[in-house]
Amino acid sequence: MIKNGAASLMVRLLHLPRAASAPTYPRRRHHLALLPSLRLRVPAPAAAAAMSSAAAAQEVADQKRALRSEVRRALRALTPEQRASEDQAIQNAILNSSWFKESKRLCAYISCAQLREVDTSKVLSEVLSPNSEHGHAKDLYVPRVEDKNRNMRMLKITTMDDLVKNSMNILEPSPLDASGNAREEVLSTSSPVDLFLLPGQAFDRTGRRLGRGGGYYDTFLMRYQELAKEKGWDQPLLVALSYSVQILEEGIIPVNSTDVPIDALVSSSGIIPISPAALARI
Ligand SMILES: Nc1nc2c(c(=O)[nH]1)N(C=O)[C@@H](CNc1ccc(C(=O)N[C@@H](CCC(=O)O)C(=O)O)cc1)CN2
Ligand SMILES: Nc1ncnc2c1ncn2[C@@H]1O[C@H](COP(=O)(O)OP(=O)(O)OP(=O)(O)O)[C@@H](O)[C@H]1O
Repeated sequence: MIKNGAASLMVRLLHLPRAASAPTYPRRRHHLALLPSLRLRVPAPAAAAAMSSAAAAQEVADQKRALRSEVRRALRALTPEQRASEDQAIQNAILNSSWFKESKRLCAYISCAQLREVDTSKVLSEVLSPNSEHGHAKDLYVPRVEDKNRNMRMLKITTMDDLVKNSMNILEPSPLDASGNAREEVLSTSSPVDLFLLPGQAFDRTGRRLGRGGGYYDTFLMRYQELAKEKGWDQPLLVALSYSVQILEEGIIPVNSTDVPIDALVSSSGIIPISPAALARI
């Protein structure tokens, strides 16, 4: 449990696993009225209505920032052993799942231990290993930040040697491959992606995801979802990887209209399907 001072956010964690409960996956985009009004100092509906939309957006941004610091503290308190044990359980759950085994094209993040992200190295080395059960049967695309205006591309890599450290100390693909050719970009290819493995700072069982505050993933996912709709492709499964301390009670995570909900969560206690699409595939 995250311990709070009297003035800090009351974040209580869920105890996992829970019996399969009816999903409350939002069919429409989240909006401010869904926010809890007490714990997070969110204005009551009447006050919210009186607020300018800019002030309301600022309120949500401030709450998100406070929640990120809270979760960052909880993650820093985990011992290396606790993290290693959860990393292993999470990656094994993914590697053993039918939705992962069946996936042909996926976008995944390159985990950064310094940022206390759930490790993806085992899953990715399986995807990239030519001798493995999954090897090269899948195309892998990973993020590259292009600027500070929420522009991120997902570029194809075939080996971990395709990656270089960026200014934020995160590994990302160089724009050109070893032969000097531009890497394939997932939004420009002619086939759909079936799976996203997503990072994040906090999650809940209704599909809310709090990122690092750059808006890179929400923007990318919105663009990808629009492309898939235009092309008539099935939407990809959006699966987030989470340490137990990152799974928060419903209603704690503030959301706005640009937050893209996830379909499922993988924690050390197993896979939590959330959306109807996830319930059908998981
Ligand atoms: N592994 C990984 N790759 C990713 C992301 C990610 O979250 N994880 N991104 C997802 O967007 C993009 C990069 N965005 C990032 C945004 C912030 C920070 C970062 O270091 N944030 C610090 C706080 C910085 C501050 O507040 O001044 C932190 O979270 O501790 C890193 C990457 C693309 N690649
Ligand atoms: N699709 C979008 N279009 C316009 N603005 C967006 C979009 N997605 C996010 N933003 C803006 O980006 C900023 C950061 O958003 P937010 O705090 O939700 O990011 P996050 O979910 O923490 O990060 P990420 O999505 O990269 O994981 C906010 O000002 C938000 O309004």
